[in-house]
Amino acid sequence: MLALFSRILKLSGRYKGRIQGAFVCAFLESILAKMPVFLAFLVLSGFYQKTLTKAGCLYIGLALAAVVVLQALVHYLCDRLQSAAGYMIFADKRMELGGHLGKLPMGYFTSGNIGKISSVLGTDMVFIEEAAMSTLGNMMSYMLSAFILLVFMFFLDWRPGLIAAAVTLLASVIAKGMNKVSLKEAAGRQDQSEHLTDAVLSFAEGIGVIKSYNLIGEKSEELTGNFRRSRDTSLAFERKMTPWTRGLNILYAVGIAAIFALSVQLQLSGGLSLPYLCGVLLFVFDLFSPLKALYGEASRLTVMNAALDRIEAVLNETELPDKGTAHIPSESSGSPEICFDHVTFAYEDKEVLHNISFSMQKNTMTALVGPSGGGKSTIANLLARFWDVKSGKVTIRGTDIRDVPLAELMEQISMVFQRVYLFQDTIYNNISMGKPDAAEKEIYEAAKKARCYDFIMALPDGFQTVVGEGGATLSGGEKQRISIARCILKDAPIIILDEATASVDTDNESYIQEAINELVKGKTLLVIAHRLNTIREADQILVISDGRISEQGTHDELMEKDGIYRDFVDIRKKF
Ligand SMILES: Nc1ncnc2c1ncn2[C@@H]1O[C@H](COP(=O)(O)OP(=O)(O)OP(=O)(O)O)[C@@H](O)[C@H]1O
Repeated sequence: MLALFSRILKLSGRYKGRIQGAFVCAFLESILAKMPVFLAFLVLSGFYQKTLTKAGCLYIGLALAAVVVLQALVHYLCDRLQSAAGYMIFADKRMELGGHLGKLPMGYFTSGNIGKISSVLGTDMVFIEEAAMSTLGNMMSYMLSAFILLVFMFFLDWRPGLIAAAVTLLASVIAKGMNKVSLKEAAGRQDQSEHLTDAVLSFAEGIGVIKSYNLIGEKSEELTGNFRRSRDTSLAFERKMTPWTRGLNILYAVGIAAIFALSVQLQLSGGLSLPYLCGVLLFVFDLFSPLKALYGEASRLTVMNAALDRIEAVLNETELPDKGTAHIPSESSGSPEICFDHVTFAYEDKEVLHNISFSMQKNTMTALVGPSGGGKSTIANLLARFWDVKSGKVTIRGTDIRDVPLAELMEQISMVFQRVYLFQDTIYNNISMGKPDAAEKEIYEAAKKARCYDFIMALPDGFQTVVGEGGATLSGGEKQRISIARCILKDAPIIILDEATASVDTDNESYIQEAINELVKGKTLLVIAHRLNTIREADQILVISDGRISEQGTHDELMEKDGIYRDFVDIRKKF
């Protein structure tokens, strides 16, 4: 448990002082909570020895009043310090996690970690934020109360004190065993909870496909299966814990009975005076309640430990190194605008790009074409440093992109993906993300260039229309044009474009094409190309197949060869 305290303190960062303050309050509160019984013992003892005076009674009464007031005050302070600290720590932690996620390689998000991130943000952090601080405060107070009561029992008489100590020791041994079981079970429960989150997310994300293939029944069954497994693991957890909690309760009952019997026996044989017997009886029923409460919360500790493990695991994921201090020069001074220099890349162990070398001159267009799975998207992603190359290097104007701060690299590049993502925010804010300090006029201008101004103005709230859940429903082509307006506003010198393969309606396609033409004017363009018109216009075409550049040249040059490119064009001509 002490290890958990120190983990929480480590996590609490600049709020460490608050947490320590809360623990000191918990300590004071546990002492104050026992004071009334101690004062009662003083009264009894004075009464029995006939030493109790009126003034003494008055002082004890005043002390009792002071103790009650002080206890309420300390309790209030403890609560304030704890709960506020929980919320403050996790507000910071969420921001830290957000920043951290932004620096992880894309591979982290595509390897089944979405469920983990959701459960860290939605379950673990909320649990620790809301429960951990008060639980830890309570446990601290229970621990100290147990210790104070034990010391007081020894002060009254060492023999019942010894029984109390033996019970406390035995209880801690049982609690250790209980903890082990709970830890083992907690891991299984968490795995199941991650599976459940994954299943719910994948069901919600894939609902379109599920419906269109009439898989609702089958997929709902899978989801229900996950719900059932979650219920069963929780019930199994409770079942496995019950024998341990029963064992502890029996031990406390036997301990109380033994102390009771021994003290009465001692009093009858003259070994214990009456006020001390009363003292023992006053304390004995309360003696093990802090321990009971302490170990009652033990299962929460294991959940908390497991939650902290997961939060730390996500926070400890290796970020893409971002220590570079070099700057990309605004002019190339002889180097190509972009250069892939003997680049090799592997997703984990699977090498998918082998020794790729090519360069792109400023304001030219390079088209990547080739069979599916050849490596086109991977090349585009390496330029944006979504991953780092395994060997070789990618340079922009002669500077290795790994030597440049990520934020600066991102200023150089705009990406237009097939899958558009708009934030749940106004259209205005979605566009202005491209340049947060842009004037209103610039945003309207970008929207006009991206051929979306007219349809935005036709919406009831115009640019203030909220996109997404509960907001306006836009067509795929409209969303695409808004995302292009965002890129136009950003005005980065390099554009990576993943050309749409899915057919949008002809009207939309021509608008999108016009918007793209505006976007790429005077830019260096790397395009994953599917449309013959685009490919023909390219200054150079790279045919990527099996992770290699199998052909390279202009359309006319490549058509003269009897290779993959010519087949590729012939097939497209047929459609
Ligand atoms: N995140 C990933 N993790 C592991 N392997 C991946 C990942 N993304 C792509 N791959 C693999 O890398 C290889 C190249 O894929 P890539 O997406 O770059 O090809 P592509 O030419 O863009 O294909 P397409 O035209 O179908 O989009 C493929 O074998 C693919 O299975």
